[in-house]
Amino acid sequence: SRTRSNDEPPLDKGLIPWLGYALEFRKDAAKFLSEMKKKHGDIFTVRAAGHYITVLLDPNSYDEILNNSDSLVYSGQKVTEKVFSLDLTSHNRAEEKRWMQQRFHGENLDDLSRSMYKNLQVLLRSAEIVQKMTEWKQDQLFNFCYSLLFKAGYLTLFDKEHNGSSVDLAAIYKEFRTFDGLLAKMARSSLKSGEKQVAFSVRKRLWDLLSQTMQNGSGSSHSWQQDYRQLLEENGMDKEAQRRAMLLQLWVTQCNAGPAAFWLLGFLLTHPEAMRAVRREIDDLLQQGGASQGLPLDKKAETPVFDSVLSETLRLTAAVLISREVKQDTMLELADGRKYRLRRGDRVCLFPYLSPQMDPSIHDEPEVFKFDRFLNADGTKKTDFFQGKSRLKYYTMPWGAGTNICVGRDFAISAIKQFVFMVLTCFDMELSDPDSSMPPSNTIRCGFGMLQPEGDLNIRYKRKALL
Ligand code: HEM
Ligand SMILES: CCCCC[C@H](O)/C=C/[C@@H]1[C@@H](C/C=C\CCCC(=O)O)[C@@H]2C[C@H]1OO2
Repeated sequence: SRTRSNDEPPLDKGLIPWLGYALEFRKDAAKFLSEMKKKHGDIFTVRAAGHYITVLLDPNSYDEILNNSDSLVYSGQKVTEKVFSLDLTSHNRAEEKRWMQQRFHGENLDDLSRSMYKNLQVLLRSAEIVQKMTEWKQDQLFNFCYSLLFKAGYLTLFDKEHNGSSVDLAAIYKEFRTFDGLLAKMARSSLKSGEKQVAFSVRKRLWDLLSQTMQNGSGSSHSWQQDYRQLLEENGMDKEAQRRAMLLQLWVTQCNAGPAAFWLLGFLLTHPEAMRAVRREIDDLLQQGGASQGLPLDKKAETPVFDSVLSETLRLTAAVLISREVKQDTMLELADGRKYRLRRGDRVCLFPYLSPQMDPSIHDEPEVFKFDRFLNADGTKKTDFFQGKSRLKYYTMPWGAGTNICVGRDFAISAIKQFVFMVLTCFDMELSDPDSSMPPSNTIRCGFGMLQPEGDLNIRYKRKALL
């Protein structure tokens, strides 16, 4: 029965009562929102499964949402409950955020990056990967990247051994991938009955595996996971909730870096000019001795070409829906002066993937991978991007923004850089079929961080140097 008031954004309830556009939203958020943008412009309200969601797609106005934390409140609670069966309503998020920020910065960050580097080295050296030096090994790139970064990330944050970890890494990775594969459907309550059973049993097995990890390690140096658990304990969280929170953190810290490394290496393998430019940069650094401790550990080593390739990869494949609950009626003033009222009880969302990231008025040929898009003509980092005459603060937003910006971004950048550096310096890697192109992305995943491919890229590789 809801109707639009004069001062509200265009309202589109869809044809089906209550359900509205839920199915279209779930199936492919990017396609649906881009159609709505064509129909209504850069702000509109849609109905989906009984909820009213206002979507704002003008990056010049994003700060209006991001900086209004009094009336527009972040809450992942509904998703957290559905996916992780975890109630965090009484949890002290502010304290947790401070803890996270501290644990992913300064010396702590350096320690974590060093540990990640060692773990990646150990995993890449392992017999399973290296095999005989002279023989090509066939693989699929997504699995290659995700499994290595997951295992190294797990060891770095959840265990602390570089060698002889106490858990079966392959088993935990397999369970994690099954869980991760069903997560978007779990969050949107669209699991089929067979999938439901799989999702709940794999979640239970992961909780059990993480409980074992929680019991391990009473030694003097603590892992990130042990310190995090102590923080939860001090906040009065019971043991059952602790292990559920641990799975949430396992997913948040591991679900993005592997897929990001896949897209990056995939773009390099399918764009020879980009691959040559990155290799040239690495070779130059190696010749100058600038990568003696492993490229990213040497803070002086500047890598503008790699950085541009990473930014371009994330522009094309990072698709998070930034969402806030409207706690009280709020007047929103957009950058061009238009004013709209947001209704209490609705949600308001930003979708940076559509704008700025894929917006043709900001990025020329936005669907094309251009490795030097984030480079100036003199080879320095490009930061000036325009929409019309106005220079943009947000020209790409893979890490989110505002109070919820990814706290692990420096660690993620360092891990992806280390991984790509190691792969390119230690292996010859090529497409099994030189004519293959990048697979499309799985549209159901859209809104949940890094996109994942529908299909994979077949590759072959062999070792070219001692690791
Ligand atoms: C390419 C890799 C990554 C991308 C694109 C990414 C992206 C994001 C985004 C967009 C958010 C905010 C979501 C929102 O607004 O609700 C976020 C949150 C977060 N990220 Fe990342 N992330 C990446 C890797 C990592 C890694 C490697 C870690 C840690 C090891 C990490 C730790 C976190 C944490 C703890 C949060 C939650 C912050 C909070 O709840 O306030 N991320 N990430
Ligand atoms: C499952 C929700 C827990 C949110 C934890 C954290 O704040 C966010 C981490 C992001 C996560 C983004 C994906 C989905 C958020 C849905 C929010 C909503 O209310 O609809 C994923 C890992 C981190 O980047 O990508």
